[in-house]
Amino acid sequence: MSGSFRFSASLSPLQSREFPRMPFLKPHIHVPNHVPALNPMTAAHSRVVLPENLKVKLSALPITMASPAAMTEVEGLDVDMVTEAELKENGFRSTRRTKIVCTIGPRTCEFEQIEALAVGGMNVARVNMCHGTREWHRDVIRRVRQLNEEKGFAVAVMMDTEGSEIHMDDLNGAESAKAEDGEIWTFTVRAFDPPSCPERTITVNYDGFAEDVKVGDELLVDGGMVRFVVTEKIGPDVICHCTDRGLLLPRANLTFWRNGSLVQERNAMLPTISSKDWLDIDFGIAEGVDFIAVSFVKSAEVIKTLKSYITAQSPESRIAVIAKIESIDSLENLEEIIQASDGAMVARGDLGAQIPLEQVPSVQQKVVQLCRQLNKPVIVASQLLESMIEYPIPTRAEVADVSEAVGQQADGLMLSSESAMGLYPEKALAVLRSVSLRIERQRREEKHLDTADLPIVSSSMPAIIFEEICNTASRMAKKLEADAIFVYTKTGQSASLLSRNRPDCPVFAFTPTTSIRRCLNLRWGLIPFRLDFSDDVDSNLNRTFSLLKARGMINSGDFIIVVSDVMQSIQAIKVP
Ligand SMILES: Nc1ncnc2c1ncn2[C@@H]1O[C@H](COP(=O)(O)OP(=O)(O)OP(=O)(O)O)[C@@H](O)[C@H]1O
Ligand SMILES: CC(=O)C(=O)O
Ligand SMILES: [K+]
Ligand SMILES: [Mg+2]
Repeated sequence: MSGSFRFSASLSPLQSREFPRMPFLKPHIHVPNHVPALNPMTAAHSRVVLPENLKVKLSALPITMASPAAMTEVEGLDVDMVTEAELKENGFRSTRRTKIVCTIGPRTCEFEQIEALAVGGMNVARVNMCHGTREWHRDVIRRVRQLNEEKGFAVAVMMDTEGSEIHMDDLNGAESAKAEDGEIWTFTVRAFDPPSCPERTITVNYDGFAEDVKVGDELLVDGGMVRFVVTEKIGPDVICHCTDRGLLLPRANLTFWRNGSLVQERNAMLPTISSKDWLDIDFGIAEGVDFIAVSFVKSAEVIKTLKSYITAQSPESRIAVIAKIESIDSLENLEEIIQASDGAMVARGDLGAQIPLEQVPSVQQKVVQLCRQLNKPVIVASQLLESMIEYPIPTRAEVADVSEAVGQQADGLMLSSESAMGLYPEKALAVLRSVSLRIERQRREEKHLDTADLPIVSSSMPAIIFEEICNTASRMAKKLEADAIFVYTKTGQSASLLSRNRPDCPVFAFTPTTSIRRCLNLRWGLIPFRLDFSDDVDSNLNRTFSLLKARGMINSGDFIIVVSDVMQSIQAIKVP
């Protein structure tokens, strides 16, 4: 192919009274005769031969409708060294698509330890307000921020609320306690000064506990990791007999069962967000966390309340609210809850304490699918690599479980105890990374037919049109075997719509806002960069190409599909 050519499709606004500015849904593309395989709408699945100076532009908006150019000086590109190294070494196609959330705990709270996790591929650091003091959490959050500032990482911070379910005390600072079969333990609502707590006595946080529980009830710690049966009640003390031995961990969740059913009674009346949680939320807002994960969500109302509270407290903040699916009540209102939230977490730990274990996998699958439909990021959490709390290699079953979540194309996988207090946090992270890469590659090699029928999620007509542009861009990238999609996004919305399509190639998301960059870091397949850009798509592209080329992250000849939410356009272009 010799010489250069360029063509673009210019569109005229549709003559519609309802949507006077609505552009053509189906842009007319003029394809020169001498480039037979170029038409992106008809290209076959085989690798197409692209001309040297390829540049195709499909624009949904007539050029005149674009907002006036607001040139901003490019200060440079915020990218971390891990992404940079990965892109240089492996090229675009093999970057990891599944994101990783690590719970930060005593084993990983120092700056060097957090840095080691970031280097190992942590995308989101989670702090769990069930444990530790606010000062402890503040230090962790600030270390993550410092790391981002110093090393260019985009590690987001997720604050997880305690919620007001029933749980045990913190074992006076002990890491754990062992309960053996046949032992007698006392669960009590009495308060003790730390040294005076008798042996085999556990304080329970919920005052109504001793009243609600009955002799003969089964008491499950952590969803059945340890089991007791209630043999006697003496005032505030509930005397129990251990029937299934195991390890008691600080603040472990407690549920009680009567005749094979979960007893909810007054427990169900506890608020989802307790007064302590509200203080933690104020703390999270003040510290500028990126996500607040709400424990034991039962209905969409609480999510709506929290979102309006955040907006009122901090109108500028973009804190995303994640609904943790772990309570039996949430299952009845799943769609409504996810719709109201900015994302969801399948919190399998507590979920498995509220529904029979054999139902947990199907709930996981359902939540993952629903989130994809509704365009919300979803995290699969708890016990992914539980044995790695103590051992340096996972079980085969754990690897299979992780593979399943990756195969379901969840946005993120989460480490809990494995990274918070386990012996091998970095090794556990490495396992998530390598299993993700392997399964993702396998899916691509098998050319998995993604049959997901994605309903429209946008509500206004212009937004719907742009959603279709993103869907088309993903499809084009797949059919034309593009090396990457570039998206220039001010709000992050178009990047999320592209991610939702789970395209074959990675999506480079350029956004001028650091907090949006961090939020996008939870989304499947997105590589977020912070970049100031203008409304001039061509000049953005040229600058991005030269910045990325200078750092060896892309090469001449790479084939890129470009989407911009400013111009609402698609371009197909070869890096010059
Ligand atoms: N900030 C912390 N300080 C001390 N220990 C922590 C901290 N965060 C986590 N841990 C330890 O790691 C374990 C696992 O953490 P994880 O966040 O999964 O908590 P969890 O108690 O299982 O509750 P949740 O249901 O909210 O996940 C905890 O049981 C606790 O022992
Ligand atoms: C993560 C969490 O809260 C759970 O699995 O219960
Ligand atoms: K929690
Ligand atoms: Mg939980």
